[in-house]
Amino acid sequence: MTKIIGLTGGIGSGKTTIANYFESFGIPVYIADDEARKIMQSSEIIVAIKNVFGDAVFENELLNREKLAKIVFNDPEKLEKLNKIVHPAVKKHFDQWLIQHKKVSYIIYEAAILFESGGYKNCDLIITVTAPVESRIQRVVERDKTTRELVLKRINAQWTDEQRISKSDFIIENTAIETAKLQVVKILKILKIKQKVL
Ligand SMILES: CC(C)(COP(=O)(O)OP(=O)(O)OC[C@H]1O[C@@H](n2cnc3c(N)ncnc32)[C@H](O)[C@@H]1O)[C@@H](O)C(=O)NCCC(=O)NCCS
Ligand SMILES: Nc1ncnc2c1ncn2[C@@H]1O[C@H](COP(=O)(O)OP(=O)(O)OP(=O)(O)O)[C@@H](O)[C@H]1O
Repeated sequence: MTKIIGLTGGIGSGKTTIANYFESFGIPVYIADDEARKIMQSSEIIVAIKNVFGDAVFENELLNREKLAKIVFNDPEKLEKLNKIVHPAVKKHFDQWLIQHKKVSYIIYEAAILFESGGYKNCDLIITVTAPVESRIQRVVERDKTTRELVLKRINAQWTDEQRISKSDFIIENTAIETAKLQVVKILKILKIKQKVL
């Protein structure tokens, strides 16, 4: 059976960067944020979002993610409602994706809110990526051209590093990327994952 490695960490910790590094060793990676974004373009999800949030979060029939983010990251109940629309659809899509990868020993499921969403229950082991909160804020402000305040709202909607660490099998501290990459190699060795020759 394919083993599922959950890869999590707060916003801006560097999960996707680390996931991409795992992928370079031949491990298939499912990036939940990216897949959710695609799934949210389906008519079924659009109708469900319209029913809850109204036309105000759409522009020319296209979802305005910035507007929706402003609403849900200021209101935990509304975020919960959005999660209830999106998460089951992502789970369904991931289950299909997993069937297509049933011949490999390990896959990586990368998600910021792995614990909060309950997704961790499907994982065989969990890796948490950490970085100091200030670095995370700086990284996201730069990457998304956003503000410190908006990043903090998302941080406040997520578990803390302490909570994630307490439920994880491995921790990757991503302060300097080269050191973080060494930790990936170490985990691959411990799990006896055959590395693809690069
Ligand atoms: C509110 C939305 C439209 C904002 O879109 P936007 O393009 O700005 O952000 P994106 O989806 O790329 O997420 C960026 C980061 O925000 C944080 N974040 C996203 N969703 C959530 C959430 N439900 N709870 C806490 N943090 C979240 C994560 O750190 C994530 O990596 C979007 O995040 C969303 O629909 N979220 C709810 C569904 C969800 O949980 N998706 C993520 C994986 S399943
Ligand atoms: N060790 C590092 N030092 C400096 N910058 C980094 C480091 N690791 C990642 N970054 C950069 O920080 C930003 C955030 O990284 P990444 O997108 O991998 O984080 P993430 O945890 O997946 O974020 P999100 O939760 O928003 O999806 C990116 O621009 C990335 O290039």
